[in-house]
Amino acid sequence: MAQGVPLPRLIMFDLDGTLVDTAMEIAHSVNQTLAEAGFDSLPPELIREWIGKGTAWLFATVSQQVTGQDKERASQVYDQFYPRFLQVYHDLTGVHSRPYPGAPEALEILRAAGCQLAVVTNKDRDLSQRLLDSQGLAQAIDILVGGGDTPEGKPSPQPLQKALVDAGLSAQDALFVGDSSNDVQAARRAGVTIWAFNHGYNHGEPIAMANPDRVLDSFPELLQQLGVRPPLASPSI
Ligand SMILES: O=C(O)COP(=O)(O)O
Ligand SMILES: [Mg+2]
Repeated sequence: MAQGVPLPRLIMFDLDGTLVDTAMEIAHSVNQTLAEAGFDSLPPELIREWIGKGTAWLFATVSQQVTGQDKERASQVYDQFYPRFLQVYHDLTGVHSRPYPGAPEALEILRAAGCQLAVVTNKDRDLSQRLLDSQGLAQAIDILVGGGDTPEGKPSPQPLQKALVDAGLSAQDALFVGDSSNDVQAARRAGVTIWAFNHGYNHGEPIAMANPDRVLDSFPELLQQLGVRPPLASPSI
């Protein structure tokens, strides 16, 4: 997709690490749950690396970490405290997060330019909706595919395929914008072009290592690459 070509009819965005910086509130949710369970806190920068594969995977990884990779004990911790983690995470969703700079404006501009917009995330659907509402992003999004909406999450292509079906479009009409190797794999399998931000998490590795079609620095750069210019402010008289 070269700069200046017609806009994709559908732009799908990943959520955590792409539209919204949620690392702080996810770390708070994990550490509050661990404190209640009598474990020491984990470093936020470690928890950040576990974002992007869904809530269950995140807490399973936390359980393994705090039990020193003792499988049996980890599965006990998971079974005992996962429901409480979901509650804490729900209550903290939207509290310590913020959209990446320029994200709300870019969504409005792309919508005004005629694109359908989707969010395709592994985060549970109700948490995703709650996050989008809390960040003032929900009204810009036409389609939400969250964790649990398809039998498999990313890196399976299923969530992207569902968004395409919901939009009534095919892979060639769409662009996916994400932040992780999970997003790159899902897009490749769905036959969708994938651009990726380097402001996200990607499991602790530079996103360029996952070979997206383009690496983006910012939302203004996304608009520029799509050949969409922000409307000029009206001159003051
Ligand atoms: O891991 C999650 O819960 C969500 O991650 P994603 O929005 O990057 O898919
Ligand atoms: Mg992500």
